[in-house]
Amino acid sequence: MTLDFSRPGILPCQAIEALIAAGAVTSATPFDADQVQPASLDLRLGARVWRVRASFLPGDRRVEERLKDVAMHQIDLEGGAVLEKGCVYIAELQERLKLPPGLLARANPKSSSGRVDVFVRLLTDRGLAFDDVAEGYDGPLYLEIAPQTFSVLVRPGTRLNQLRLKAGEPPRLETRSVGVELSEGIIGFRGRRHAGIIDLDREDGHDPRDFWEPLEARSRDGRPGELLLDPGEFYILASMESVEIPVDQAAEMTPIDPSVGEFRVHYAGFFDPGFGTDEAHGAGSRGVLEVRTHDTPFLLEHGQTVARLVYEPLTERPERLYGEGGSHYQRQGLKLSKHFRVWPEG
Ligand SMILES: O=c1ccn([C@H]2C[C@H](O)[C@@H](COP(=O)(O)OP(=O)(O)OP(=O)(O)O)O2)c(=O)[nH]1
Repeated sequence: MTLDFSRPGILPCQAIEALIAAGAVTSATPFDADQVQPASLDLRLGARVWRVRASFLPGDRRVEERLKDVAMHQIDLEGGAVLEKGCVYIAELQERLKLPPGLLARANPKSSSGRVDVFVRLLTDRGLAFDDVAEGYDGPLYLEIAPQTFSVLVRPGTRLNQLRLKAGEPPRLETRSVGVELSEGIIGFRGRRHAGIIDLDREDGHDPRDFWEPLEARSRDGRPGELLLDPGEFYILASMESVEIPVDQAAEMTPIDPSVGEFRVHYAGFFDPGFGTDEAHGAGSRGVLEVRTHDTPFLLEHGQTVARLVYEPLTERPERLYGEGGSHYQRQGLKLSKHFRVWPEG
């Protein structure tokens, strides 16, 4: 395969695989079979993590140089280690980049990290912005990790974020508003304070009732539903509309502009090509929203716009669509992260 980056767009899985074969993306250990997703690459924690006093951007220095100013102590992840809620960590990642000219990248948390309120951002040497990888970047990758609601157990190889490789700056094809579903039954979950530890490599293994409080629909004066967001609490909600991403596009869910409300959908979420489409057996999928309000209580109404989906083109159709491999969220409704068993009926 020739690597041609003249057409702006997000690279599909076959192009990411070609980049790996060409040595533009390397790793300290062999890549996992399912690491390349339809239009993104999952990144894996290395063995070393530092507990830091404060988050930072490297500016004109390397991350390792900057770390010396803020590191409190180093943790070895071999055998597993708990990252405590309320603390900030910097981890080294196993993958390393040597991007050819014309290619840049952008990272975002995996949906599963967002759903358990683990705040993560990518750092690069001499990086001026979180999650952005400059064109032609040649160097290591690091991850800032700040668990907000739950403490989490991680190991070398745990995947918390993913990288989209981009030829140039893809145009924005469309922007769609996302409304919130608050109308009937269980409309959401609120994270319990002082819950136990979530093992981020254990799927379907945690009882959701130990970590989440279900929220029932509340209507007032015949109006369809509302929810009072408490400052500092973390909520999982669902979109009112079903979401569909064409097979040759991807989308990013961006937080709402603060003029519409002092709350935000917590993390910019990445939506894979084919998510919610008939072709990938996903028709009717909702978007799952991670929501918190900052300083003031905020009353949300059913259908209120809480986020926007920005659609971008791929350079070509991916050979695999979301849902064709072992995906967790195709056809989802209101869905907690893959670490939890299904919410019990009744
Ligand atoms: O805020 C978000 C972000 C993503 N998604 C959906 C769309 C996306 O295509 C799917 C999977 O996202 P991601 O690949 O980040 O999830 P994962 O944690 O890697 O799970 P999987 O193992 O299914 O890939 O979840 C949401 O509903 N909300």
